[in-house]
Amino acid sequence: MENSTPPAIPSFHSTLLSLPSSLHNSYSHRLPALTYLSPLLRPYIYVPLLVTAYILYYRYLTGLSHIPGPFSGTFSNFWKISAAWHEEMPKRNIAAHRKYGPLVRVGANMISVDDPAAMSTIYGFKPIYSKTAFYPIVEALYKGKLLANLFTTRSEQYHARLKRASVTAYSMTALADLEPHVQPVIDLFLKRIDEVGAGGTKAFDIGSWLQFFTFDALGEINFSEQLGFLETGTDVGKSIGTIDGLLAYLSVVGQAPWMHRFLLGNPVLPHVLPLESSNEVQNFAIKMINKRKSPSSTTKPHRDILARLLEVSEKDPSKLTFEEIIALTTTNLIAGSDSTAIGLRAILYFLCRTPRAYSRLQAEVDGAFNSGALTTPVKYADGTKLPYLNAVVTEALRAHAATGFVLEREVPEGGVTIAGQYIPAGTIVGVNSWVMHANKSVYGEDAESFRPERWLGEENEGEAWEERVREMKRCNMAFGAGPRVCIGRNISMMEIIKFIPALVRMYDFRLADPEKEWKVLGHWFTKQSGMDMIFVKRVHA
Ligand code: HEM
Repeated sequence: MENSTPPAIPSFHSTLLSLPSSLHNSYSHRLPALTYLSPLLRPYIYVPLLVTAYILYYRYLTGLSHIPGPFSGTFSNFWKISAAWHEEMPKRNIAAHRKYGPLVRVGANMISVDDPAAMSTIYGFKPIYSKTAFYPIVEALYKGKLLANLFTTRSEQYHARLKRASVTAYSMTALADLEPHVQPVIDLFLKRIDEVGAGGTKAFDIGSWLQFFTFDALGEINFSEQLGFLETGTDVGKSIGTIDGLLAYLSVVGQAPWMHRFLLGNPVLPHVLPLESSNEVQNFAIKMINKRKSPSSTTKPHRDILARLLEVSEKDPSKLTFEEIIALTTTNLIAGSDSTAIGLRAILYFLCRTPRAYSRLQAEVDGAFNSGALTTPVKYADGTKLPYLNAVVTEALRAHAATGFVLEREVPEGGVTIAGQYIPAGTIVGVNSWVMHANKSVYGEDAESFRPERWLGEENEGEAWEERVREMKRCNMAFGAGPRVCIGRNISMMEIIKFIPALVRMYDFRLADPEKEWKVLGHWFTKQSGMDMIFVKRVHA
């Protein structure tokens, strides 16, 4: 009877030991050595050996062994992946610095920095520390090619060219043109929250409505159109859902960017999945641009961001291409909607939980309206003159920064010394805004509390205070720092400084459950949820 047992699959070491006889003969003098080594070639022996060698190599031989950190962070990216996966990056990053000091090795090749003196080194202009492989993960496909943009590009030359071509669209002059068009969106928001809150009798989730506001405002700012978020009270075209998904992916996969090639960055994937057509935010931007360029378009745009970008492109198409305009406007929607909504949520939440600050702001705003320093609609220029309002906004954006990760940069040739320790070229370094904003040497013992007064110098400290505020401003990373600082910061400050006094003047607001804390997503964007609030219209004499 024939033996029905399938032939055994030869193992790696048995293959080696059963080499053809010619080879066997010619290498026969080496065989005793191979036979001697054969136990080492068994997987249960060589796999642990390889793992141990890997750990020892990354832990001790990459020039970073002198930097302390959580055990898994000293040889792998596991610590970072776990912190992102559990949505706790800001919290764990602050705790790691409290435990290990100003430099923490959070990944095999990454150092998190908590040193005010290093700010101008890492985010300085000479030399520029370039962005890392984290950023291009959110580049979208257009006609089968990845579109780099201001936020994602790692090339300083390309960044400089793109910024030169687009910077006027975000300038203070542009802001003056945009301001009147943000006002109708603020008015609509103020009307809608009265309706949704049934005239102050019903609590509702203000967090979503604040993002509906920022999306509609960006619609006006970019495309001279409100997008219907406030009107319908819904996530139009699933834009918010698309951004949430994209940022969750970036947050986890970005901790070990090589994984991207095996996931959404796999070059085969666009051929089997509709990756490009399912990017709702980019689809929307393309629709708006095509509409503007169509000769039959009947819309009368104001001088919005798109108009300014098209002006540059029409004068000299080599300065700005059609694809680059798609990339810039899509990035504005992604980078500007969540971040501004996070800032507005922080302001309202902290005011509700700090009644002293809320009363003081309300008194300042009422006083300004009564004296004529503020009028309806609130002008941005007038709002910037109210000291307490500006302190509240700056403090809320500091106490709850919109980005929760280290803003990663790569150490250039020659390496660098930070906090007295040498860090070799090619290492990823950077500061997490949450970590810097919790730094007690800069912001004081109560760094983790919301206290607008820290910006006002009311403690009669004289010059010492001026020096301290200069340092607090220098270390304020709410909008990032250096050559890659947020290009939209003036736009969002204009929105916020017009929005908050109008809201404070028109409504008394409170958290539905004052004891309940909000929930913070510890990802790239630190989006908050669980903010049910009640808005009651105020009566003014
Ligand atoms: C309160 C609102 C905002 C906050 C807190 C914020 C925060 C930030 C931060 C921290 C960065 C630096 C990221 C890094 O270094 O890795 C950044 C960059 C950027 N932001 Fe904002 N942002 C806000 C609003 C906006 C708005 C309204 C827009 C567009 C209209 C915008 C567009 C951008 C762009 C394009 C970049 C990349 C800039 C570059 O690399 O040159 N942001 N933002």
